[in-house]
Amino acid sequence: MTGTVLATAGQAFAKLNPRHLWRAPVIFVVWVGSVLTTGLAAVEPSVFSWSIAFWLWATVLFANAAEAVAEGRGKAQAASLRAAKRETTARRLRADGEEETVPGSELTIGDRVVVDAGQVIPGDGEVVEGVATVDESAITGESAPVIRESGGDRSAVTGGTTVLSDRIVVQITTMPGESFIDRMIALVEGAQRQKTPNEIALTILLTTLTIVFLVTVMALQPLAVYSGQAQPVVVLVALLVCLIPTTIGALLSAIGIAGMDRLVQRNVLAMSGRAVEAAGDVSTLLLDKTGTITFGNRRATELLSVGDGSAGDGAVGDGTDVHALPDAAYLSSLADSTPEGKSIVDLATTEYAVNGGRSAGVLVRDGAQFVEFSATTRMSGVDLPDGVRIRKGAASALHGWVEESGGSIPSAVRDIVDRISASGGTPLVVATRHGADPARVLGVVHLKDVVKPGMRERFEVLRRMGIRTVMITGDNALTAAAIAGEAGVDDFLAEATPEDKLRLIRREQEGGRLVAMTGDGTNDAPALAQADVGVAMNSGTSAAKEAGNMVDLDSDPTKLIEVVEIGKQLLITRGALTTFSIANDIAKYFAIIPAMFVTLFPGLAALNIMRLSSPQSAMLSAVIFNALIILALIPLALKGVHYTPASAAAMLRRNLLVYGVGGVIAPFIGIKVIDLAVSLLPGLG
Ligand SMILES: Nc1ncnc2c1ncn2[C@@H]1O[C@H](COP(=O)(O)OP(=O)(O)OP(=O)(O)O)[C@@H](O)[C@H]1O
Ligand SMILES: [K+]
Ligand SMILES: [Mg+2]
Repeated sequence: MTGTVLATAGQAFAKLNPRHLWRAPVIFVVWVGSVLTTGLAAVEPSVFSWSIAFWLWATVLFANAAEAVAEGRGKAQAASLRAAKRETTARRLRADGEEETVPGSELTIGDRVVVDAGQVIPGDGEVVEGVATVDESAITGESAPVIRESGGDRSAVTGGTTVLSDRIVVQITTMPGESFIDRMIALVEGAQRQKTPNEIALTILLTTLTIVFLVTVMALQPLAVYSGQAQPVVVLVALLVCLIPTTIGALLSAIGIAGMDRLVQRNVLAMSGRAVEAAGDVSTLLLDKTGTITFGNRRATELLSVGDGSAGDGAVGDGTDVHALPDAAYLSSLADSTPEGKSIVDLATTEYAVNGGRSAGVLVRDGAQFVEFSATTRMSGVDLPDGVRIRKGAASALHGWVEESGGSIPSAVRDIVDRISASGGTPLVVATRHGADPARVLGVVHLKDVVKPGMRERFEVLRRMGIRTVMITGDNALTAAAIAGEAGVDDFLAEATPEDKLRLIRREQEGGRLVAMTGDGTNDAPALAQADVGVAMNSGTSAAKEAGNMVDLDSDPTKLIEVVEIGKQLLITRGALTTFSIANDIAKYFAIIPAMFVTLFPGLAALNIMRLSSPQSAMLSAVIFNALIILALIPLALKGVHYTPASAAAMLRRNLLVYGVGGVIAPFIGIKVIDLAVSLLPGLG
């Protein structure tokens, strides 16, 4: 405890460097005042001027301490990340295929390195060969191993994580010093913290106020001289410091750092403070259906056959009858790596007695060609060597495929599709086509997914915050409507392609509204980049992580709700403390000015409601109060003001009341109490 206090104090002194202080203009003015009053006190010493000098330095130090405490919390995190970044040696592959051992810090983009079980991955990259389980706890704090493999959406690996099993070849994708861990360290340490647009706007406002008060205070002097009572410079400096918005000026940077830190505590890394702020202003939240609102392990539960009898419902023992639904569904899913595809293979072999002995590899060797699922085509399948093509996919996509071949969709299929959709399930229509014959629908796979518990409540919270939730899904409109109704979202977009998502975001943004979006696939990258707040899942592709401006290490899509709350709390905290600070200064104006000039203008006595001991005691008490209030508000700046979900307008009203009125009253009480103590000092009574 004393250790941290000493460390904080040390940093507070280190931050007295004017080049650092320049970033906070209000505090910089106080620093100039401190230097000036110290010089004047040395030339013409008095208890009063030394006391003022002392408390002005205290004001600057308290401001520095606020920032140091805020940064201190990130430093602990940075230390554990540094441990993960320990110097590694890499087994680099030379052009001739031979291995050479080099320090990890020498790797550059394009290098290929071999990593075996038990070894630390020396840099960020993509797996280009092999499959391995990887322990990413060094960066995520999560001990469960994850699978990383070449090709597909799970190929990105992070330097500093450990391979647990097998051997992979990784192609390095970042320059030394620019890796994910490097960026994380810089982020949590605040080293790279840039002022956000809102902070810049507020700093300009505070600087303007400071200049206004500077001119006001300077204008007082000729007036005082004219009246035959020139004020000492120490008094003018003290008056200036009391009037300028020092409280918010001192706490502004700490509030920003603490906001980023609160995100880090929840395992979310914001690549910019701007994104955190934007999160607080978000008016539309776009959420994927599958995996975000539902559990995402959409599983096949039933195969429903239709047709002319050759496609019978049930066992197809010989396993070669591609004109029967279970077998066709099975064959078209053999190479389908999506959870849906895998669950179809499971269901067909366990419940429908399909011969599960065939492998994708053997089929390919015999000339079969698999068609991978894509969100754009919304179907997948296989072209067998004997000219039979099998496709499965969304009803609308399959309708297109069947009709193009001259086939037609039996009404029984439409009925089944509608029935499954209305229950919130996802129907996958399965069809085959022999050579140039018209395609024929064999039946429908029923995929079931479950809405996560508590969704309705979470969306209710968002609604109270004034945020509209829109579910986007590649599924058909009926399924989408059923799930949207169950989950309680405000709106939905069905049969959405990646381009549709992008268009929806642009449309939402048109009126200047801010949009948040969460995603993990390469498909989501354009939408993530376009959104004002794009949260990429850590498990996602590096394209998605590059495109977004936040990464969720837990890969939990509903984390966005917390991100928005943290952003809102940041904005409200800043607003509340700004209100408090300015209200405070105005109150001080009325507390000090009458005391200062009462001998000059006896009429002011009527305003001197505080009955302070003497003009000097009044000045000093105000300066002390001004310094102590910074110290008192550091905890609030770090923790954030109490936050309850409510509309922005309601929140603003409440805060103006609490912090505005509080800000007006506090100095009257505080300065009076301090004045009682200060008046005991020699010469100030
Ligand atoms: N493996 C698959 N093979 C064939 N078709 C599929 C497969 N997986 C999904 N589909 C079909 O493609 C549609 C779009 O899937 P996609 O994954 O793009 O969206 P989604 O998962 O329904 O929604 P979300 O945007 O929430 O992920 C699905 O509704 C389904 O009809
Ligand atoms: K002030
Ligand atoms: Mg999906």
